[in-house]
Amino acid sequence: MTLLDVSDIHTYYGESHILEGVSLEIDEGEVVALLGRNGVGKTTTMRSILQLTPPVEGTITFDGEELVGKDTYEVAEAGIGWIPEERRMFTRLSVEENIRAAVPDSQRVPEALETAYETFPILKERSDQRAGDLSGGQQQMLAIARGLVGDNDLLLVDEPSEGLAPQIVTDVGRALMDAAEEIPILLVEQKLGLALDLADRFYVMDHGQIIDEGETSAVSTDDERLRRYLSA
Ligand SMILES: Nc1ncnc2c1ncn2[C@@H]1O[C@H](COP(=O)(O)OP(=O)(O)OP(=O)(O)O)[C@@H](O)[C@H]1O
Repeated sequence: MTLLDVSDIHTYYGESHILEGVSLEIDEGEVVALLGRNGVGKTTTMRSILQLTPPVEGTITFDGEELVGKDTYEVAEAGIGWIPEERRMFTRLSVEENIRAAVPDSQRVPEALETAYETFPILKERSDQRAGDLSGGQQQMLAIARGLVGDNDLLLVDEPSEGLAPQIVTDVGRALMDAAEEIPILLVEQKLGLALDLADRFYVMDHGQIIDEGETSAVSTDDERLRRYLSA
């Protein structure tokens, strides 16, 4: 069943027409990768879904409910979690306080902590540390954990491997793989290998439009067409 249905959206920054009729779908249980070079509109697509930069044309339904015209907090309440590139969190609060703050229903905090620590044992070891003192990879895990326990039905994950060392990218990839068992994900990821490993399907964007799509099982990292789309 279609969970998220983005249909022919047009989004502007001021006078700049950034998204020129983007359509994509995410089904229940799916991980979908949004691929494309820098600046083609991937983050803007996420911001459009979240109503941070609302589209001026087109529709976005989530679980059958129209999102265009809602406030961003209403999109969050509807069950869409966002893990932005800059891994937003409370840097002065501890790891545990950050997880607690992501749980809307305080009665569910113990369960949420258990889920988070089971998925990311390193966070349990660091539970009393300030989030701002964690390494980049640990911060990314905390950001994913917060998305997981946040009573969400879909996660938008923007460039999770950005700025991380190769070994840490592997850990974060594994963490996302675990998360994907629980929740559908729309993933923006520049590392093609990681994106193809994680996702069931992909869309390719260029100049604010979707120019290709397919099943990840049908392509590999040396696919000529994909490489051409993604090379600078
Ligand atoms: N706040 C803004 N104001 C004006 N233009 C913007 C703004 N944010 C992004 N843009 C422009 O919109 C276009 C799409 O940017 P977007 O961030 O969506 O691309 P992207 O595919 O996510 O690339 P990246 O990986 O670099 O983030 C780019 O040309 C960018 O310069």
